[in-house]
Amino acid sequence: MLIVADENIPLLDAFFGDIGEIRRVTGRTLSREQVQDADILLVRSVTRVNRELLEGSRVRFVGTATIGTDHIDLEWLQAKGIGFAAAPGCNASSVAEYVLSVVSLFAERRGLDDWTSLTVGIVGVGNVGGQLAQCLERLGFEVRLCDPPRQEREPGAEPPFVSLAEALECDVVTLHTPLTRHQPHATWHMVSDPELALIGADQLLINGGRGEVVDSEALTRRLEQADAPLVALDVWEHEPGISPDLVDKVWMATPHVAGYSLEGKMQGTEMVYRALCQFLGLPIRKKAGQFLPEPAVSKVSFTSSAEEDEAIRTALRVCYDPRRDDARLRLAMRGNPEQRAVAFDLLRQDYPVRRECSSLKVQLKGTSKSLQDGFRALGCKLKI
Ligand SMILES: NC(=O)C1=CN([C@@H]2O[C@H](COP(=O)(O)OP(=O)(O)OC[C@H]3O[C@@H](n4cnc5c(N)ncnc54)[C@H](O)[C@@H]3O)[C@@H](O)[C@H]2O)C=CC1
Ligand SMILES: O=C(O)C(=O)[C@H](O)COP(=O)(O)O
Repeated sequence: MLIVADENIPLLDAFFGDIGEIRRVTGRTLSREQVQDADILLVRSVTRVNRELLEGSRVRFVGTATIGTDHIDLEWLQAKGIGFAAAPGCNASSVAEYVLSVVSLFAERRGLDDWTSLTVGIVGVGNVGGQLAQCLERLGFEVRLCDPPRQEREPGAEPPFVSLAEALECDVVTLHTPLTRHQPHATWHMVSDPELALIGADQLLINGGRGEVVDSEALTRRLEQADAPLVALDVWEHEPGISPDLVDKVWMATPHVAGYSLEGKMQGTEMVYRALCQFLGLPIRKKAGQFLPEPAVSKVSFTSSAEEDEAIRTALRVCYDPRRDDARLRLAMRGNPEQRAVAFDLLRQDYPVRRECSSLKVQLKGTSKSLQDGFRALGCKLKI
């Protein structure tokens, strides 16, 4: 059995080596010829999987080691009877930690002693938005949730869902919707001139979903105005050929790596492996956890003199500080368009190991119950 797989899927040999022969390919440039003789195709978000790629091939199962599926023509796969699996929720914690870290930097920039005084509007309350909401609420933030598809399915939800306009009143607005184009509540350019006009200079807009959810030309125009909000973009229109002008204008610019924790990526591989085993009728023998290495930083310690917010933010940034990715992306924006696109993909391909808060043991000596609860909300292991 031939498995054609994106070279950027971690642990390919460990998970799939005894299922079939693996042919590693560059996902961004995968061609029809490279998949013609494949039985199984494993991709990431950078490969468009559709009729043009697969017509006439032997492929009978496609797996994407990602949450998002906007790069896959699901209808066509179904019509052709080709099996499919994604990895829902695999890197949700990673994205939530990215948002928390960005919010902590925003609070510092605003000179806030208590970061939980910020209100947070979450747009798209699925695996990522839901996990983020839970964590923020446990930390003591006031959160507003906007998710029209869920609102329709759950009319009596408590607290009630809010509209996009109401979410845009919050100090921080963070987008976690899928990219959709042809269905009710489609998200393509969901945030454009009218929505951007609703947020002002004291606010922060984060996009951790897909670049095309925000109209980047409208955003560029808005960022030229005196009362523009701060913006943190992890995802961009036209990746990898993103706009250097927009990078220049946003406050925090990262190269689509919010979900790039080692845990998140390895869980993505595991979920596709499990689905493939099920498809082929094979026993499931492996788990991502058995391959996770020891983290570089495994323990941090706080004493009774630790200031609460400060302690949480320090631990968060031990795991992930987006300023490093921001600096690297800005450097990568030098050069001509072709060089910039290559550099964008390279930043993602050669991404340093990043571990989630769950890998961190936190020792607390004589600290308050609310600080302990705060670390529990982050998913850290506590030693009290
Ligand atoms: N930046 C990154 O590295 C990553 C980005 N993502 C993106 O985040 C998206 C969301 O991930 P999950 O939460 O796991 O997906 P999910 O499918 O669990 O949740 C998405 C939620 O968005 C809601 N939604 C759909 N249309 C909406 C609209 N117009 N307004 C508000 N809400 C709407 C859905 O009802 C659903 O509850 C993925 O589809 C993917 O594109 C995912 C992982 C990493
Ligand atoms: O899981 C998703 O959805 C994501 O956005 C991934 O983090 C994207 O990673 P790549 O597939 O582009 O490596």
